[in-house]
Formats: sequence, structure tokens, C-alpha cells
Amino acid sequence: MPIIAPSMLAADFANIQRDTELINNSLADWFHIDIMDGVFVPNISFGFPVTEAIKKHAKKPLDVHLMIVRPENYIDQFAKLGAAYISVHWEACPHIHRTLGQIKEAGCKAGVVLNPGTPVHMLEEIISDCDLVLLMSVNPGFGGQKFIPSTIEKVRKLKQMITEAKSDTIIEIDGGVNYETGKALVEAGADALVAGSYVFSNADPLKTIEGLKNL
Ligand SMILES: O=C(CO)[C@H](O)[C@H](O)COP(=O)(O)O
Repeated sequence: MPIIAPSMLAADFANIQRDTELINNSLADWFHIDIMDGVFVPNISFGFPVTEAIKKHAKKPLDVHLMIVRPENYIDQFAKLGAAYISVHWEACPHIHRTLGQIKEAGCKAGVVLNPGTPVHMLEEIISDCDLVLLMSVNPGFGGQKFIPSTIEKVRKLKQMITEAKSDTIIEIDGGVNYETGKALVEAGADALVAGSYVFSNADPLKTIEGLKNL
């Protein structure tokens, strides 16, 4: 069964406790936390106070996705807030090996994120250092975008790289995930699915999550 990580970017921020409890009471596994700085991506989401508010009520691990420049400057603060996974963009890290080590030293699982235009072979030298690889299946910055189909082939290539390295790296996908795209992704080798608008815009988020969980 895939790991399901609803993106709190699509939650109602005026009712963040209610939506956090909704995920607590669902079959979802993680809370996906999207941090955007308006520099690395053309949008600003939220930062420490909202993450802290979610953490206060969350009964499942926080999966923090940093869409920011200089992520190494903020890792310790997100670790102190209780992040279980911290993922940084390959495109934002000139010293990615060092940054992965910094995340682990802070007590968290370390992830690398690739934008749609970044090939998976960029990870060849560090795949065994990654607890998780997050492939963006939209250009990061906004929820509700259309899934980029070439992601399916990227998942297959990444799965092969992980198998050859005998690593237990988790493959996570983010952007435009719904039942159909989720099914194709899991068949290609994805272990974890992030879903924002598909979950929170649905009349029955619990059933939607259950559907993804049973893929
Ligand atoms: O990282 C993100 C945007 O950069 C979001 O997590 C992602 O887009 C999820 O939203 P949706 O499921 O609505 O596509």
C-alpha cells in the first residue's frame, strides 16, 4: 500500500486544527508541509508558525518540503519543530551531500526533490544517502496543477537506480496526483503520493484518501 501524504497547502488555514484532525482520523500516513519562499518558487505559502500549529495537533509524521533558497539555514528550526522528513531541492543546493548530512545530524530523515526538468541521473552519486527522493510532477509553486505525464518514466528510472544501488530510498511524487495518476505512479514504482487539491477539494476527503491508500 502506498504511503499517502496529504498536502496541507490545500487545507483551510482558517480551520487548520479541523483539517489536521481530519488527516489524523484518515488512512493517510504523513502530513506534507509545503514551504515556499517567493524566491525559489513564484509563490509564498507559510513558514514556522503554521507548521508549529499543524504539529501541535498532528498525530502522524510531518514530511517537510522546502521550496526555498539556502534551505541549509532553516533545517535546524524545522527539525526542532518536529519534522520527521525534511526534503530539499537538488536545484537549490550547491552542496547537496553536505545538506543531506546536516538533515540527518538534526535527527530527521533526509530527502532530495527534483523539479520536472531535472533528470534522475543527477542522483547517481548520492542515491544511497537519500532516505527519500521526491519527484515533482508539476512545476513547484502552486497546488491544483496538471500532472506532467513524463514523470511516470522518471519513476521507472529512479526505481531501477535504487534497486541497483540496493538502497531502501522511498520514491515520493508530488503534483496533480489523483486516483488515475496515482495508480500509474504506484504501478511504475512510487512508494508515496502527495495529494493536495484532490483530497481537500473533495466532498469526502476520508473516502478520497482511502481510495488512494487502496491503489
Ligand atoms: O508542492 C506542491 C506545489 O509546489 C504541492 O504539494 C502540490 O502541488 C500538491 O498539490 P496538488 O495535489 O493540488 O497538485
